[in-house]
Amino acid sequence: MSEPTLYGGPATRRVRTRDLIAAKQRGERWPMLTSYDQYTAAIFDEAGIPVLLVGDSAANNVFGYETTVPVTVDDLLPLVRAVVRATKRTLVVADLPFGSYEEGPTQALRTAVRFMKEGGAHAVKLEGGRRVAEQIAAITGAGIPVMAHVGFTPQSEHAIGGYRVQGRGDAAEEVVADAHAVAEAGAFAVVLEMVTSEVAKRIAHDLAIPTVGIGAGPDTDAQVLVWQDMAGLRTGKGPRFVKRYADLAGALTDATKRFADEVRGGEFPGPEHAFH
Ligand SMILES: Nc1nc(=O)c2c([nH]1)NC[C@@H]1CN(c3ccc(C(=O)N[C@@H](CCC(=O)O)C(=O)O)cc3)CN21
Ligand SMILES: CC(C)C(=O)C(=O)O
Ligand SMILES: [Mg+2]
Repeated sequence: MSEPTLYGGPATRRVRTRDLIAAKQRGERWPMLTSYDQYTAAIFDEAGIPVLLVGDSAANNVFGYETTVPVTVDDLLPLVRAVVRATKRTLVVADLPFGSYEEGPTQALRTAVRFMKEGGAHAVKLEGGRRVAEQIAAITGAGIPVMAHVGFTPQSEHAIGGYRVQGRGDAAEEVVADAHAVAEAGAFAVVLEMVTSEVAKRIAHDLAIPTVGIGAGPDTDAQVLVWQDMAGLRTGKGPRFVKRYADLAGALTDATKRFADEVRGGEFPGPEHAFH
């Protein structure tokens, strides 16, 4: 019997990190989404998304902050638990929020252990390249898979100076060095955020581990989007790398207006919604 593909296999077990490495060797691309709650997690699991990220982008997309900086481990842990409980097949990655790993390998490992023990996560993710290589080595050394994240790293947006494409011109070598460093430190995959397609293609070719692009062009092994961007729940102009596959904001606005109108007009509840 041949190995099931990430998409087509029976839902008998969770996707594991080594399945993702094997997918890269087969040239099989895969989709990844964020999820922060049980209903979306169950839908994405059933729809065949092999990897879900409980992103620190919950700061923006759940809690309503302007940046990802304020969100805490205690904010994110219950969301991780919800996504894990609601899924059967998906590998669930927990994002380490700003301030929970920068102090060094000891702090990083302590935070990663919390997401594994208290959150039930299957892997963790953190931002940075060469500067967090020691943290990645400490976490993977303890048996916890790590997804890295280089290029534009939103937790550092104040240092980077806004939302800016990384790796143009001379800066290409910096992003490439970061990607190599996280792979050498033991990461099982690396997110490339807002880097040029040329740099992303080169890194995807260089590294044995899967690359997950967001605003990194068509040549990465996987693609990730924030689910509210993908499904059009977020209103307003988003980043250019987003493609909207639905208009959930429109659908929810229509449903809400009809509900409100029917309450005001006395049409809801009808006899079938009442008890006698
Ligand atoms: N809903 C949502 N989607 C995301 O992709 C996302 C979050 N939230 N929160 C955390 C970070 C922040 N990210 C962002 C946020 C904004 C831009 C943005 O506005 N980009 C512009 C400017 C690019 C430029 O000037 O170079 C763009 O047009 O893409 C990009 C990434 C990615 N992440
Ligand atoms: C966009 C992805 C990669 C992320 O880090 C997040 O959603 O927090
Ligand atoms: Mg994140």
